[in-house]
Amino acid sequence: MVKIAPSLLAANILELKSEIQIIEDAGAHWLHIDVMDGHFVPNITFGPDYVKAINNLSNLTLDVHLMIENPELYIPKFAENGADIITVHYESAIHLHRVVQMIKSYDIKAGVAINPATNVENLRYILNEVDMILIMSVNPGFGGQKFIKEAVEKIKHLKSMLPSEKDVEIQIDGGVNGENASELISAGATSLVAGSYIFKSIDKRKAIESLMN
Ligand SMILES: O=C(CO)[C@H](O)[C@H](O)COP(=O)(O)O
Ligand SMILES: [Co+2]
Repeated sequence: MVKIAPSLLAANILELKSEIQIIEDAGAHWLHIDVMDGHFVPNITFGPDYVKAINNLSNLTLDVHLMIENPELYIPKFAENGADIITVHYESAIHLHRVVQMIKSYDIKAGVAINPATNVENLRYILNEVDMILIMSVNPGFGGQKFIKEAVEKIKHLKSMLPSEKDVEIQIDGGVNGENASELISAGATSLVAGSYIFKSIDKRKAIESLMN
């Protein structure tokens, strides 16, 4: 079953509690939290305290997408504050293997994300260690951007590389909507992140359902 992960980046920050309640009632599986530091990406968003507050509010899986430099400095705090999955960028972790081991040492799931121009082949020697690969289908930093269609080929390529004996989630993030969801799932995506498509919809429940179907 595909996991729908609404990105809180697009939620109304002043109505966060009711926004989360609505998507939880609508059957969303994970909450995607985009952490940006103003260095790795040209935007600044949430920190560990935000994750702690959301953790007190919801029982959904907290899927934390770190778009930050030196992720090893902040992983402990995000893990202690309730992250269930921490994803770091291939492009920001110099010692990626060590960083993945660090995430797993907190007994939570570890993901690795790649930017649109990064080749999935670069992930070959980390696949045995990770629980999830996140394929970015926009340049990281902002919600509401247009889907980059080459991501579909990248999902297929990644799927062909996955070890058969290990379950690795393939997550797609950026510009996901009711029109491209089925193609993404057919290609092999097992988790869809969607921000604007869900939170800017008049009927958020319907938007979530259209992603699942
Ligand atoms: O990681 C992200 C941006 O860097 C967001 O998760 C992503 O952009 C989701 O927003 P939208 O669905 O509006 O594209
Ligand atoms: Co994201």
